[in-house]
Amino acid sequence: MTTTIPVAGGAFAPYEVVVGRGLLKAAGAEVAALKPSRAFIVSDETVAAIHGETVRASLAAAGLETGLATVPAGEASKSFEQLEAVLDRLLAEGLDRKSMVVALGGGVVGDLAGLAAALFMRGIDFVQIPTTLLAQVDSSVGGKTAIDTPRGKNLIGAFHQPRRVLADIEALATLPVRQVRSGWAEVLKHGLICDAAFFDWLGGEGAAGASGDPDALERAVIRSVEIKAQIVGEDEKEAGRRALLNLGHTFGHALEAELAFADTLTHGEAVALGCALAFRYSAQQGLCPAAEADRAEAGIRAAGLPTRLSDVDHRFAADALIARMAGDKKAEGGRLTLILARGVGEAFTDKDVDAEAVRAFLIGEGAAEA
Ligand SMILES: NC(=O)c1ccc[n+]([C@@H]2O[C@H](COP(=O)([O-])OP(=O)(O)OC[C@H]3O[C@@H](n4cnc5c(N)ncnc54)[C@H](O)[C@@H]3O)[C@@H](O)[C@H]2O)c1
Ligand SMILES: O=C(O)C(=O)C[C@@H](O)[C@H](O)[C@H](O)COP(=O)(O)O
Ligand SMILES: [Zn+2]
Repeated sequence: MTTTIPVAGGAFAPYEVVVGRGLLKAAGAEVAALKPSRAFIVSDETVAAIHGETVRASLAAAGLETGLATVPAGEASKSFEQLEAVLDRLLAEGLDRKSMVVALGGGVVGDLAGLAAALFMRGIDFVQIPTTLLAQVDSSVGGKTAIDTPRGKNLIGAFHQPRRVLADIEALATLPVRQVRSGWAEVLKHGLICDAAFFDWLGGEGAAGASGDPDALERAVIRSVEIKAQIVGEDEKEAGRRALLNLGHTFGHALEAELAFADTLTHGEAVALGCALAFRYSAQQGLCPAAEADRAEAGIRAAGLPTRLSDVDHRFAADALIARMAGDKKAEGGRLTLILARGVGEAFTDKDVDAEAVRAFLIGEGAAEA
């Protein structure tokens, strides 16, 4: 059985996210229905070794001419170098404007292949086949594509919506537990933003999902995609409400950049810690009851995710983190923007954050002064 969630905005061509089992094997029929001239898979070396042949064979069985390009697994592949390599491969393969890029992998592959599709011949179609929990609940939906630079996370990119998303719960069976938890952080984030009952379910009956239980994972994926689809449908380019999906990310991206995107912290772990920081900062500023910050932290910690700077094997400097946060895409006219909360399920955007107050808060959290 599959669940189909529409992503309908008006600002872009609507598409559907299909969640279910056996979808890697069905990829050929799904992609062929979109009538591309051919389909070219972009994946990473790890995912290609595990799932590449299933998808390639399915595309070929559906009569599609196909091929496969891989990049090394990991965040470092969201780079100009790998973007150039993928684009060069698409050119060398002779893809045309009716060709379809098939992004098979986690958020790294989806962001990179999606950006390559946005740029190739000024934009060709792509399909997302997310194979990590994080990619199924978040990165495959909504059309944000990007690479990193040493100056910061996702600073070069484009909005380019996929034509279809195929989230196969069975693909998650091979995912290392650290990566399941990492995706769980973005699931928890959705509850923290706007669905307190979902957040409580994730820490109660649904908690088995954080250790890989497929039924709990499927429910978590479906609810997450429903939340994300509704928000991006209203606000594709983050003019307003979409910024809420960035809860935990202004802190989290600063932590990732300070660690030079090393796997000391995965993106999901950085978001988990960033969400805990955003809730504690909200409480410190009197915007949110301390008990709600404790509730958020307890839910995150129960899933085995970090909530304190001291959980990371690195001493962060407050000044460096503030400088990173000032370079965040949400900052306007030199003022920091943060997604804060009045309680679990009640996130809001503050566009006029006092950087000195955040600096003092970070020092209180254990960051070095400079
Ligand atoms: N575009 C968006 O809206 C959006 C949203 C959230 C995150 N992101 C981005 O997503 C990236 C993180 O994505 P991620 O957490 O999926 O990381 P990832 O893509 O690096 O995947 C994590 C690891 O899991 C491996 N893997 C993937 N699928 C597997 C499977 N089924 N079995 C075994 N191993 C598998 C990968 O090879 C990799 O080593 C970050 O760059 C983040 O910025 C983007
Ligand atoms: O889809 C969104 O919007 C998000 O903010 C989802 C985030 O989880 C994701 O990490 C996104 O890539 C961050 O976007 P950015 O604009 O801060 O780079
Ligand atoms: Zn994220």
